[in-house]
Amino acid sequence: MLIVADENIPLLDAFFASFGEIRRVPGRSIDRATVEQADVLLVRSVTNVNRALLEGSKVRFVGTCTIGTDHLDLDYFQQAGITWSSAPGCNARGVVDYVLGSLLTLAEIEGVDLTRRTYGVVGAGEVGGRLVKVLQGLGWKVLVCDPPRHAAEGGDYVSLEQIIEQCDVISLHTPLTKQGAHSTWHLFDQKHLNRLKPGTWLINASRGPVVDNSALRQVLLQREDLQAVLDVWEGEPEVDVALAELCVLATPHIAGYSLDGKQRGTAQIYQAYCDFLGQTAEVSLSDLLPAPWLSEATLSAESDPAWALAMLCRGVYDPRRDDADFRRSLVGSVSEQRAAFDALRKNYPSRREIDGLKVRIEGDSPALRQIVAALGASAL
Ligand SMILES: NC(=O)C1=CN([C@@H]2O[C@H](COP(=O)(O)OP(=O)(O)OC[C@H]3O[C@@H](n4cnc5c(N)ncnc54)[C@H](O)[C@@H]3O)[C@@H](O)[C@H]2O)C=CC1
Ligand SMILES: O=C(O)C(=O)[C@H](O)COP(=O)(O)O
Repeated sequence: MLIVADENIPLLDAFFASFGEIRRVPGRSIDRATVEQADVLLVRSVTNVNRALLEGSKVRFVGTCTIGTDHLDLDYFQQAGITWSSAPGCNARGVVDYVLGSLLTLAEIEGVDLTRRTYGVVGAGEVGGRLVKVLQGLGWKVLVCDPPRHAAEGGDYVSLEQIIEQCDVISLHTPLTKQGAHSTWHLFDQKHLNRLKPGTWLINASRGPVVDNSALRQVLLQREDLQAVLDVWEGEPEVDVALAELCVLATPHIAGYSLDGKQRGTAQIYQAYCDFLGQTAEVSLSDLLPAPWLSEATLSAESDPAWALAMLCRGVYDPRRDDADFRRSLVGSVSEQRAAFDALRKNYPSRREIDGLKVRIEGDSPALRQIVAALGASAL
């Protein structure tokens, strides 16, 4: 049996070697010839998997070790009888940690008290839902916009207009969809961007085209009050360099790149493949994930809560390093920049998740206990 797999999927041997031969290929080079003889195709977000790629091949199972599915033609899979799986929620925590790190950076630059801002989360699924929980746990005011969930479940959701009118910080966590009543392609277009409240911070770690990048560049040039954080880009790996230069933080689609999240993605696809085969899963991620570099921290009850929040988050992950690495790569020809975008992602340093931290508070501090609980860290 032949498994063709994106070379950037971690733990391929540990999870898949027992099923057959694994052929590793750069994700952007996977083409018809590569997959023709494959039984199983394992991809990441950079490979478009559709009729043009698969028709005539032997592939019967497609797994994407990612949350997003906008690179898969699911209608074609259904027509062709191809079983598929994504890895829902696998790296959601990494994205939450990225947003927290971005907020800390923005607060430092602007001299703003994060507890006094109103947060708008657009898309309250695996990522947005976790983010809402953390922000609310910190006691911060959060408005949530998720029209599909509102239509299906009712509940305490607001409209996009309310988010734009009332929020100081807007974080986008929708899938990229181009059709239907709730399409997200250019959800933030020129019109919406122009209407952002003075001083709004806009964070996009969903998919590039959820924000009209060219409109955002123009709006940022006209409105110095706005601040943008972009992890995802229209047309990536090619990036609008002028837009990146206008962002407070600019990163090469790494928001979800925690080691835990990446390895969890492979583990979820392994489980889905075992289900497809009707086999019991025998390999367990908990036996494979290494211990985190920073696993325990001790805080004095006298610590200032804002300082403690920043230290706990930044001790595990600080997006400023990713921003600096990315900015250094935005030189040379377009093809060099595209290659650098992919190289930064391929060689991404090991990073863990904040909720893996164990925190001891020496003495009693309800404010610190609240922060530790909100971050999802365990109390020692
Ligand atoms: N930058 C990165 O590294 C990563 C980016 N992502 C992106 O984040 C997206 C969100 O991920 P999840 O939360 O796991 O997806 P999810 O599918 O669990 O949740 C998405 C939510 O967005 C809502 N939604 C759909 N259309 C909407 C609209 N027009 N307005 C407001 N809400 C809308 C859905 O109802 C759903 O609740 C993924 O689709 C993926 O594209 C995911 C992981 C890592
Ligand atoms: O899981 C998702 O969805 C993401 O956006 C991943 O972070 C994408 O990572 P790659 O598949 O592009 O390595």
